[in-house]
Amino acid sequence: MSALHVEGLGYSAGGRALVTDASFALQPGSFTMLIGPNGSGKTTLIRLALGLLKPDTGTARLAGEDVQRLSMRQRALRAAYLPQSRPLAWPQPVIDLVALGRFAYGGGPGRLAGDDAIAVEKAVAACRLQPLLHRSADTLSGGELARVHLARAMATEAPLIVADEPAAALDVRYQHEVMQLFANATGAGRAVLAVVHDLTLAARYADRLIWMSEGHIVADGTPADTMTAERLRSVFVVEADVAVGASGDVSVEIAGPAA
Ligand SMILES: Nc1ncnc2c1ncn2[C@@H]1O[C@H](COP(=O)(O)OP(=O)(O)OP(=O)(O)O)[C@@H](O)[C@H]1O
Repeated sequence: MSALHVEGLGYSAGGRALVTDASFALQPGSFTMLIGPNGSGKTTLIRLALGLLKPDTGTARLAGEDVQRLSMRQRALRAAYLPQSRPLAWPQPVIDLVALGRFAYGGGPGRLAGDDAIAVEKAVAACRLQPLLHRSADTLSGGELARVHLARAMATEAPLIVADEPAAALDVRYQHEVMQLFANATGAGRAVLAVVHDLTLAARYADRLIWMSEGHIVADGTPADTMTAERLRSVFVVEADVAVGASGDVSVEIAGPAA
């Protein structure tokens, strides 16, 4: 069964269509990246897919269930969401923020035992948060805080992780670590959908790219099949050199804006 299946999603606001007729399905074990220019509708599509916005048309199903019919807890058991804007920086210890990932199971800050404790411990180790565990979250750097939110999402152990620009605040080492973390999660059978702006990371780590432009899905396939100089020109208005190696690995170098 698909971890997420959206069909014909459409949504308008402010007198214009932000997402039009979007359909795709995510299978367990797949690492999919949603890419497209600023304002092309990626966050809106994700929010529709997770039931955080009500679509004008179409349906979204999480593990087979219509997302609009699920309670918050039922949704949290099926999908972990790492939003783009993460203003949460209360004067709260890091460990408590990560523990929030367990609320759907009845766990949480000060209530970590059994499976909840194990899941939090694993997420803390994977995101290298041990030295920060007892720091107050409002004293962290942007990148440190981003890793805390990532650990909260990982601690849910939900079969689907949806992350909106998870690497945006991270230095180059942690960008790769986060991508590797997601790749490991998919290796363990979870599905990951991540919005990513860095096309080098996208080409390197994604199994599949869903390309958005002006609210439409304009391409959907492997990096080797979809990452072409022509598509980069039409979607991002840049000139690029793209090379596909014998094993299907893709390297992309952006030369600059297209004329
Ligand atoms: N409630 C709303 N009313 C009017 N316009 C909206 C509303 N929500 C989003 N938009 C607009 O819809 C477009 C798509 O927004 P969205 O956040 O989905 O884009 P995005 O692809 O995620 O962009 P970015 O890469 O910049 O994060 C933008 O032009 C945004 O200003």
